[in-house]
Amino acid sequence: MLAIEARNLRRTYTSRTGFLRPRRTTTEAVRGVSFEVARGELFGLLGPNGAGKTTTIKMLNTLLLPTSGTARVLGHDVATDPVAVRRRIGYVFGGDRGLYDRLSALDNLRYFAELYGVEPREQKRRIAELLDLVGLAGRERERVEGYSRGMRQRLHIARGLLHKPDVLFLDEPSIGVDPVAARDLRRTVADLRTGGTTVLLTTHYMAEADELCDRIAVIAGGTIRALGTPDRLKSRVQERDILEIEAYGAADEHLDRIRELPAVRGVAAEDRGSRQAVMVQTERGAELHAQVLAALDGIRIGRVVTREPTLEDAYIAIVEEAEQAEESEVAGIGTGGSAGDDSRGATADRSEEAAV
Ligand SMILES: Nc1ncnc2c1ncn2[C@@H]1O[C@H](COP(=O)(O)OP(=O)(O)OP(=O)(O)O)[C@@H](O)[C@H]1O
Repeated sequence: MLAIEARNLRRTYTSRTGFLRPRRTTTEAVRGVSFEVARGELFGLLGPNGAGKTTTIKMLNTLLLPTSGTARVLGHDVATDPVAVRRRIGYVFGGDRGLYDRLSALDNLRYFAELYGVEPREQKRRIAELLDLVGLAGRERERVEGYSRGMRQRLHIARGLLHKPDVLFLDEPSIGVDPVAARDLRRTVADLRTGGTTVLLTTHYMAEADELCDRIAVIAGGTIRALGTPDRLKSRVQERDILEIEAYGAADEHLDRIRELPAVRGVAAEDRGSRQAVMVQTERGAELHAQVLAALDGIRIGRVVTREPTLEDAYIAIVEEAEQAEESEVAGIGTGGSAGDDSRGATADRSEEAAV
C-alpha cells in the first residue's frame, strides 16, 4: 500500500478585500497535483515561495479540504476519513510556534504525550527513545526558552513523533538554523527514514534535498514541473557548465544582457549578504567568461569559477522554464487556460516518473 497518493489535487482560496467596495479575490494555490509516495520513502517537495507546497501538505494532513481531487494517506481518504489519517501522521513545521517556552523539553514532551493519547506506561520509554533519536538526551530538563533554534527544531520533531506516526510531514525544518545544527537535523531526518518512517519534506535548501531525498517533486505556480530522483533531475542540466560570479550590485538589466548571449541557457542571482552569486548556465565547453564579464561592466566583481551543475542549478532551470511558460500563457501564446496547466503538470509527472 502506498504511504501517500495524491490525485489531481486542487485548492482555491477565496478572500474578500476592500472595505467600502468589497471584492472577492481567488487564488488558485494548487492546480491539479498528482504524485505517489511509497512507504519508507523520503520524498521532497521543492518550489519557490508561494508555489503551493504548504497548501499541498495541509490537504494531505487534513488541515485543509481540497477544492477538488482526492488524496489518500496509508489508504485513508483525507476528506472522508480524516480521523484515521490523523492517527497515523505527524506534522512538524519550521519556526517557533508549538512549544511551551517556560517548560523544560521533558515537560513539553510529557504534555504532548498526554494530549496525543500515548499510554501512560509507554510515555517514559517513548520520550527517552525520542530524546535520544533527536540528540537532546541530557538536555531535557532545561527550559526550552534557553534552547537554540536547531535544538527547538529537533524537539519539534520529537513532539511530532510521540504517537509513532507512520508518515511524517516536515515543513521547512531547517529554516533559520545554522549550518552545524542543520547538519545534525539532517542526520535526525535520515535516521527517521532508516527507522522506516515515511517522510514528506519541504525545504528551500537544495543541498539538504539532494542529500536526503529518494525522490523530489518540483512545484511552481501550483503544478508539478518535474518529478524524479535527485540524479534524474540533475541529468537535465548535465550538458551544461555553470559559471559562478561573485558580484556586487548586479541588476535585472545586467542579467538580461547575459541572457541574450549565445550559448547561455539560464541565469539566476542569489543574494548572499552584501554580495550576489550570479549563476550562468552555458552549453558545455562554451567559453563565455569574457562576454559575461563584459555584460557585467561597471559592477564590482569578485571570484569567478566554472563548476559542475548541482541540484540547485537543475532546480533553477526547472523553475525558470515554468516561469517562462506562465509568461507566454499570460501573453496568450501556447495552450492557455487552466486545462493547459493540468496537462503540463500531469505530463511532467508521467514522463519523469517513467524514467526513474
Ligand atoms: N489562507 C490563504 N488565503 C489566501 N491565499 C493564500 C492562503 N494561503 C496561501 N495562499 C496563497 O496560495 C499560494 C500558495 O501558498 P503556499 O503557502 O501553499 O505556498 P508555499 O509553496 O508553501 O510557499 P512558501 O515557500 O512561501 O511557504 C500563494 O499565492 C499564497 O499567497
